[in-house]
Amino acid sequence: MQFSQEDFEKAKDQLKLLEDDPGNEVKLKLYALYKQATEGPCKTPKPGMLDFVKKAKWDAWSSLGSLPQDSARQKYIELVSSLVSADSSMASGSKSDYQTLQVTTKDNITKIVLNRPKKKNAISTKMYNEIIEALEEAAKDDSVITVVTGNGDFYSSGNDMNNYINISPDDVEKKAKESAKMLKSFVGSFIDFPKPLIAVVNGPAVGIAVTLLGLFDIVYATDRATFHTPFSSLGLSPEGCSSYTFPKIMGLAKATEMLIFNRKLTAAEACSQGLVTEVFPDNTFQKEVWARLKAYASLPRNSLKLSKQLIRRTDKEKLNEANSKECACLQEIWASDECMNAVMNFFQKKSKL
Ligand SMILES: CCC/C=C/C(=O)SCCNC(=O)CCNC(=O)[C@H](O)C(C)(C)COP(=O)([O-])OP(=O)([O-])OC[C@H]1O[C@@H](n2cnc3c(N)ncnc32)[C@H](O)[C@@H]1OP(=O)([O-])[O-]
Repeated sequence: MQFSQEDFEKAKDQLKLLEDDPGNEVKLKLYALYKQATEGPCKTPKPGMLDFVKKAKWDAWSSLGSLPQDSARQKYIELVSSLVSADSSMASGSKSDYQTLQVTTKDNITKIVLNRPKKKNAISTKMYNEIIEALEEAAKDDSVITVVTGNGDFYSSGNDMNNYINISPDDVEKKAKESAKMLKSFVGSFIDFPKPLIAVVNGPAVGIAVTLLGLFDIVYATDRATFHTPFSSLGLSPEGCSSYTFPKIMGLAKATEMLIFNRKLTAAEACSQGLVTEVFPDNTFQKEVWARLKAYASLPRNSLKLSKQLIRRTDKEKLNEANSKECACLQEIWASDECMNAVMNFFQKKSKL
């Protein structure tokens, strides 16, 4: 069977989602096949005897000799595929009927992975609807906590800008109304989520992917993450209840600079302002965060659920009110010339890149 470059890229992405460590021997094999597939036979000088890691990698790559790049690519895909079938998270708990998400349940944790890495996990209409569905399922399943994270180098680039295009002028108002309705129910599913909800922010976050963080119970971020809400440069207004949660979390002055004037925060800044719970070095991020989450997920289910509900109880009415107001405001804005011009500007700038 012949595999395409797309299959190769997909295998690369799947590898990042494996939870079971395949061990050093397999990792070296994967490294060697990847290098051979992308660069051809090893021609770099042999590292010194005392440089153990580099030498082991060099040995693995050199051992492939003159294996053609196509064959290396094929072997890489086959090896990843066998690891995926053996990985307990993907083999047992995987719910595979999502197109834009990867949803698994393992060790009492339901993990919702935003899975459009090539588009920096931009949230398309399909993804909005799938997240609503995944949260509905997670609310009912027997997991203790639910985690949202991204596949690839971004957490999420926010609303998919293509959601705004191909709308005929006659349909603008109708589309604005439908989008506001969908957004209200999308944000509502975060407000109403009954169990502890945790964001594992694996890279930069933009727009609605940032504002929603105010509705999570814990936010862990890699030190590579940034937090940016460029609403005014797109002619938009804040959503995700951020008009209520951000001033409450970080104070009016900081929230205003971020939500109105597009100030981008580093992970350290977001943490010192209370939006992020804790920041981890990128090279140990996944390991440290998942070890901690596994321990949290072994705590008594009902106690965690009831405690979360008590903590959020007094805010619920205010959150629902903020959500309704924000969606009504966006419905008006979406149909305005100011917003359409800002979106057109965005696409014109992109086409000149
Ligand atoms: C809900 C209503 C309210 C609105 C809320 C919001 O979220 S407002 C906030 C809305 N969000 C924004 O304003 C963010 C807009 N995006 C950006 O500013 C930059 O893409 C970046 C900084 C996220 C990444 O820069 P980088 O140089 O590292 O990478 P790159 O640029 O090469 O991107 C790789 C590919 O991904 C694609 N893609 C990425 N994001 C989006 C998107 N949102 N949409 C669609 N596509 C997107 C990009 O086009 C490209 O596709 P291609 O050409 O390969 O087919």
